[in-house]
Amino acid sequence: MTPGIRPLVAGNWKMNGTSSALAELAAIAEGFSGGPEANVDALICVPATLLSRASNTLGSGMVKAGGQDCHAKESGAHTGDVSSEMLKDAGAAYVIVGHSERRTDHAETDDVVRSKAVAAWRAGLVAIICFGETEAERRAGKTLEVLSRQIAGSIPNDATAENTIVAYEPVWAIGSGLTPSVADVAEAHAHIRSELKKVMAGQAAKTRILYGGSVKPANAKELMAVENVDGALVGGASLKASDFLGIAEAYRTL
Ligand SMILES: O=C[C@H](O)COP(=O)(O)O
Repeated sequence: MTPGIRPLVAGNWKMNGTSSALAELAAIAEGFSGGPEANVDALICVPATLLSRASNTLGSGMVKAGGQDCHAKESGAHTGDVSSEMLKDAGAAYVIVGHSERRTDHAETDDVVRSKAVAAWRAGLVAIICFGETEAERRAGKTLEVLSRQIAGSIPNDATAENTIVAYEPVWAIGSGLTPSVADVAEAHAHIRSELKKVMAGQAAKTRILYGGSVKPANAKELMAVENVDGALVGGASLKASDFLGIAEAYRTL
C-alpha cells in the first residue's frame, strides 16, 4: 500500500468467458457494493466480445469494465484488431496494454506497448501498462535491469497518475501458483516507483503500481500490504466471484 493512493483490484479474464459468464460478473458487482467498495476500486477486463454486455451488466456501479488490448490506430485495415475508440464505445474505462502474453504471443515490443498506451489515452481510457521479468531473467539476476528497460521503453513521457496504472507481473508467477517473496515484491515495487520518477516526474508518487501473478484470496493480504503495492492484477482468480471478492476483501483489514 502507499499512503494516499486508493488501491485497485483489476481482473483480467484473458480468453475466457461467453454469455454465461455474465452471471459471475453480476455476482462480483453485487458482492462488491456495500462491502469492499469502501476501501478499494474494482475493474474486470473482459474479452472484447463481452465488453458491451459486461458494461450493461455492471451499469453505473463501482465495478468498471475494461479491455485487454487495443490497436495503436483509431481505425483502418487491421483485420481482427480492436481500437481503443471501439473499446470505449463498448463501455470500457480502462485497457490493459503490454501484458506478457501479448508481448510473447504477438511479439509486442516496448515501442508497440508505448504506442498502445497513447492510443488508450486518445480514446479517454486509462492504460494499464504491464511489464515483468521472465524466469530466466530472474535466475540471471536481471530482474531490476529488465524492469528499468521496460519502464523506460513502454511508458510515454506524458503519462500521469490519472491516465496510467502500471502492473508488475513476473512472467514466471503468472498462472503458476508461484509468487515472489514479500521481500522480492517490495524490492521490485520500490525500484519501479523510483524508475517511474524518471519518466513521470512528480506523477510517479501518485501512480498505482499493481502486482500480478497468482494472486488468490489466501495470499492477497500479505501481498497487498507490501509498500508500493497499490492493488492487484488478477487472472485466474477473477473468473470466480467468490475468489475475486475474497481478494478485494483483503483491504478490509489492511
Ligand atoms: O493479468 C493477470 C495476470 O497475468 C495474472 O494471472 P494469474 O492471476 O492467473 O496468475
